[in-house]
Formats: sequence, structure tokens, C-alpha cells
Amino acid sequence: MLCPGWATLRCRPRAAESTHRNPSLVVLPLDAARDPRLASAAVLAVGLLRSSGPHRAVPRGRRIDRLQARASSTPLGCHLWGCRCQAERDNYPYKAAEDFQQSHPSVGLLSRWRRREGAEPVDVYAAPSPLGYRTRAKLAVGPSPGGAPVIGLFARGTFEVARCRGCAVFHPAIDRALAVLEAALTALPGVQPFDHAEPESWRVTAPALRYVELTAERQTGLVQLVLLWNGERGSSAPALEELIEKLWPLKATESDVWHSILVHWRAPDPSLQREMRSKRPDAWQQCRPRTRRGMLVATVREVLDGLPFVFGAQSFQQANMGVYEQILRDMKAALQSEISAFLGSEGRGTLRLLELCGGVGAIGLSLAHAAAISKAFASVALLSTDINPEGGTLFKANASQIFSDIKEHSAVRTEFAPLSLHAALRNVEALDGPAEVLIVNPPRSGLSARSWRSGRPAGEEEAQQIRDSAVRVIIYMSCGPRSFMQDARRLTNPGGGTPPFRLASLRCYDLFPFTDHIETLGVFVREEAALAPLQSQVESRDNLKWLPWDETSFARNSTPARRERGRWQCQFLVGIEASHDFGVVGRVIGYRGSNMKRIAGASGAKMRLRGRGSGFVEAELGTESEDPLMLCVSAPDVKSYRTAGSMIHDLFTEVYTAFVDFVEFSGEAVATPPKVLVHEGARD
Ligand SMILES: C[S@@+](CC[C@H](N)C(=O)[O-])C[C@H]1O[C@@H](n2cnc3c(N)ncnc32)[C@H](O)[C@@H]1O
Repeated sequence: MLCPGWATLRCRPRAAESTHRNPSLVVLPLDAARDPRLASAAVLAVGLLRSSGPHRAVPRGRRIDRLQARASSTPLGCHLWGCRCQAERDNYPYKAAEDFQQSHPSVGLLSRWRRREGAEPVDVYAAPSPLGYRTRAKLAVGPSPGGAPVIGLFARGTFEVARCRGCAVFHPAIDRALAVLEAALTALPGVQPFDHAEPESWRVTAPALRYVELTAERQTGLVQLVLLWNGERGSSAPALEELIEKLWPLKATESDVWHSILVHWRAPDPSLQREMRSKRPDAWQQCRPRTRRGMLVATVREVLDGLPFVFGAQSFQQANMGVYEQILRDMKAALQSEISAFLGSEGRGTLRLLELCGGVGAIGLSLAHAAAISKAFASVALLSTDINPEGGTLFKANASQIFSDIKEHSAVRTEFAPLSLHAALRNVEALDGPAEVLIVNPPRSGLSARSWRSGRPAGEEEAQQIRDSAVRVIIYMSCGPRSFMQDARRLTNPGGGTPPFRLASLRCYDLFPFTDHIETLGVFVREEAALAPLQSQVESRDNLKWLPWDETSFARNSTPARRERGRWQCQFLVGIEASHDFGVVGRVIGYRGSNMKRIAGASGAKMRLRGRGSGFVEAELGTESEDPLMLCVSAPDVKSYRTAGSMIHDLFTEVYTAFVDFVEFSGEAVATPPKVLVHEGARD
């Protein structure tokens, strides 16, 4: 460690083929190191002294002032990456929503945009504590001036690794694990750190530790460690084996620090220097605890807003679980309120959700679960997609855990498809039909994520595909405020040729405290005007136009209610799914058909329940109809028709009162009680 006020410059011969592997060190007063001319002169002098030709400081283009990290007496260098934890840890400036609105740069950007649109200031969720939140950290490994490995973050704009153990945002388990890892690396000089400043020929061939990823499991305090090794799987790596044995001795079956240790074999590829993930299917190997052929079974368990999830090293996991849980809660509340607003209380057959960029499905499954336990729908279908196919196995495990535990809920179907955002938007379908709710949680680039098409601004086509679809609600979680604003403008633009969306709510979350980042949750709903045609599409599925019951116009309207064979016909929409616990079929029919017998006896009309859940098999279909549940009436004359209609109206009013009591008794609220809806005339 150098004294404060001094800096170290590393330099090596310019020729790439030089055999000098270890850089020369030049120690300069900090002021001199900051002056480019003095620094270059010192580097040149070293070359002359070592008689090995002209030298250059490494890596090229590095800004001299970044050397502060090396000169500083503190081992903590996360500020060089852009973290403000050292300055703000005891005086976090954002304690309330107003603090964010006044001085957070990203919230300011969004607020100015909303103000220009004449909207309310942006709402911000202020987390109780920003310290110790980070449960997953991907850290680079690089050489220190003395050559020993340093684990940390790249100083901004460079490939120089700034050590960051002790950073206030790390979960204590991560910090403890980092200390153990650093001590092991110091004790094992054979483990070479990856050096971006080395010539390319070295970078491609050297067996070296390149990155580490640490994931803390909150419940146990254990850490899953991934060692990203610069080498082909199967190649000899004695230093790596030694490191794993040191961290987790062979005989031990359990560790008090490590949850598991995996190696991510990163086959060297000069064109993919910065890409951390290998595309090779066998790139991941579980080393501890040992499994057959290094199969991956170690999953990190997290409970998110009461639901159990598993995450794996190969797929995405949010770093701030506490704030993520709050976002999930807000998403569930938004789904509940938006769905009930546009569906009314009649309920619908199936609610279809499509999730884009779903990872292991934490958001999609949470929302499907919320919809299922609300019982507003007979069934809920979720198709979750992500470009990374490795989320699929964990998605299935999560779905079976979550839905096996609850006994009373709507029927649920869930599936995962490894699709890019662009591919999933080609036909915005969920399972067996068009999606009504779209969940999007893209990378920073928003809807234009990895868009490869030319000729159209990135993301424009994706926004148009969503507008052209049957989607009514979009739940959009974004980590890129600029791309979010662009996507929102496209989705809400009234001139887009198709019904626009309205940004119904917008909330920000400090998911990465001590940085300028902000996470945004936007809930978009179709404009009211656009809902009408969509609503009528839904109603026209059974070709019937349902009207509210009106005693004075019943049997008098211009619709020809009489059919050729001289019978008066109408249908009453039941409006509550047969599958609901309320048991609407039994309540309409009455004990042993008593209600039907009573009405038939008084009016002379015939009645029959038809549609979903009625149990009535349609002759032409050979099965129950997919139409909504309805009570069909056929009367010999207008008097019988009127009497039956009026009695059914009274019966349905009683049933609906009982339904509201039933739901409220179970602790829920019925926002809009069902109304008696009728269609006069023959049913097609
Ligand atoms: C911010 S993460 C969200 C993951 C998940 N929603 C969650 O909350 O855990 C973004 C996800 O998008 C995926 N992704 C990146 N580019 C994509 C693309 N072009 N198409 C689809 N998914 C993509 C990544 O694999 C990653 O899982």
C-alpha cells in the first residue's frame, strides 16, 4: 500500500511480442503523475534504463487522475466506479419522495418530462435503508500494482480494477465472502488474475481468474460463488482446483460461508473480450457441493412478497431484493385495480398474461398468482419469455412451487419460451390466445433491446406491435429512464394509427442507492375510447348484445323476439363464473331445481342454463359451449315471456346480493356489483 500523495504508474515495452510479462513500476508524487508530460517522461526514462526500447503506460488512454485509487490510503475504490457510498453512507440524501424530486438526476429527468406533458410530479418510493442491500455482485478480477489479484469494479472508463470490499451497499454476507476469497487468492500466488492490459495473445491463452459473481441467500447468509475462468472446460487448471479446495476443503460437505461454488468456463475469444457470459451450453460446472458430472443443482432461495422462488447462477437476479419486493407489491395492486376497472365485476373466462424479458419468471408468476387468488377469472394463463433459455428450468420449478401450495385459486397454466423480446412481439400471444396483460422488464435499452433491424428507429416496431395487439394493460419495469420515456411516448402517442395507451401511473424506486440510476414502474392502460371496440369484440364472441334489465322496455323493444316457430326467447347473462366458490349454478337453479320449477310453473316458460360451466352439451358441438354462462328462456307467448323475465330478474337480483355478501365475507371487496343483463331474441 502506498502512502497518500504518491501514485504508481505501470508500464511495459510497446512491442506486443515482448517477453517482459511483469510491468515495470514507476512511483511518482501524485501531482507529477497527474501531469501527462511528466508522467510520459518518467515512463520513457524507465524504457531507457531497462534498455528494452520505448515503454508505454498501461492500459493505453488511462487517465492519470484515476491513479488516485492506487495512491489512496483507503482500500475502498468503489467511488472510482461511480459509487457514492463513502460520502453518503451516514447522510443518505434521499429520505423522502421530495428529496428525490428535488435533487436526483434521473428522477429530475422523468419529472421534467411529466411536467411538460402536464402530469403530476413523479412518485418515488423511498426505501427504509439503502445500506447492505446488494445480494448479487459481479466483480472483476485484476492485478494490483504488486501483481496480486484485486477484486472490485472497473474504475470508470478503464479496465483498471478498483478494490471495493467494504462498500456500504454490500450485503454483510457478500463482504464476509469477499474477505475469505481475497485471503485465499493472496495465499495462492498460482492463481493468476486476468489483466486487460496484457497483449491480446496473452488474454486469449492465459489461464486466469477473470470475474467472480457472489450471490447471498438472505435466509441463510450463505453465498453462491461463481468463478469465471479464462479457459476451455476440460483444460488443465490446477490453480483453479487449488483455489476451490482452499475455499471448500474436499472432505467438508458444508461450508459456513459458501452456499455453493461454480465455475463458468469462459472459452477465450478475442472478439468477445468484454462479454462475460459464455454461449456454450456446458460452460457452467457446479464444483461444490459435488454433483454428478458437475450438474447444476444449487439454487439460491428467496421469498418475495410471501412467494418462494429459486434463482440460479446462469440467469438474471435482481440485486436489491427488498426494493424489488416493493415493486412486486405495487405491480400486483396495479394489476388488480386496472383489471377490475375494465372488466367490471362480471369476470371473464381466461386472463392471459405475456411476460417479456422474464428471467426466471419472478414478476410474471407473482402477477399470475395474484390474479389466480383473486378468483376474478375462471383461469389464468401466463407465457413467460426471455432470450436466455436457462431461465426455463428455474421458471418451471418456481411455477410448481408457487401453485402447488395454494389450494383455492382459479385454474392456472404457465409456460416458458426462450424468445427474444422481438420474437415474442411478432404475435403478441400468451397461451391459446391474444395477451391482455403485457409484462415488460427489459434491459436498459428498453423495447429496442438487441433490435437488429435497420431502416426504422430501434424500438418503434415493437411499440407498434403492442399497439396493434389486444393488450389492454402494460406493466413496464425499466432501468433506463431515457428508453422508458421514448417507449412511453410511442405507446401513448394519439397519432400512432392504432388505439393509444395512457400512462396510468408512474413510480420510481432507488434500486441502486448511491448511484444516479433509478428504476421505474409504469402502468399503461388503453384509452377509454379504445376500449369500446375491444369490449365489443369480447361481447361479439357469442354474438349477443347484453343490455341492462329494463322492465318497461322488456318484450316491447324493436328486436323481433318471436321466432318462426312462434316462441319468445331471451337470455340472461349469469355474470359469475360457474367455477367460482360461490356456486352460482346451484343458486340459480335452486335446491333440486326448485327455482326453475317455480318460475316455469308460474309462467309456462322453459329455461335452461347454457355456456361455460352449465354442463349442457350443445348438439352441434358435442361439448359444452365456450359462450359465457347464461340462462336461456323460451316462452309460448308474450305474457309467459314477461312473467318469466320479471321472475328471473328478481331471482338474479337476490343471487347477486348473496354474491356480494359471500365475497365480502371472505375479506375482499366487489368494486362493481353484478347487474342483470339480458339479450332478447334467439341465441345464434
Ligand atoms: C432486467 S432483467 C429482468 C429479469 C426478470 N424480469 C426479473 O425481474 O428477474 C432483463 C432480462 O432480459 C433478458 N434479455 C436481455 N435482452 C433481451 C432480449 N433482446 N430479448 C429478450 N430478453 C432479453 C435478460 O436475459 C434478463 O433476464
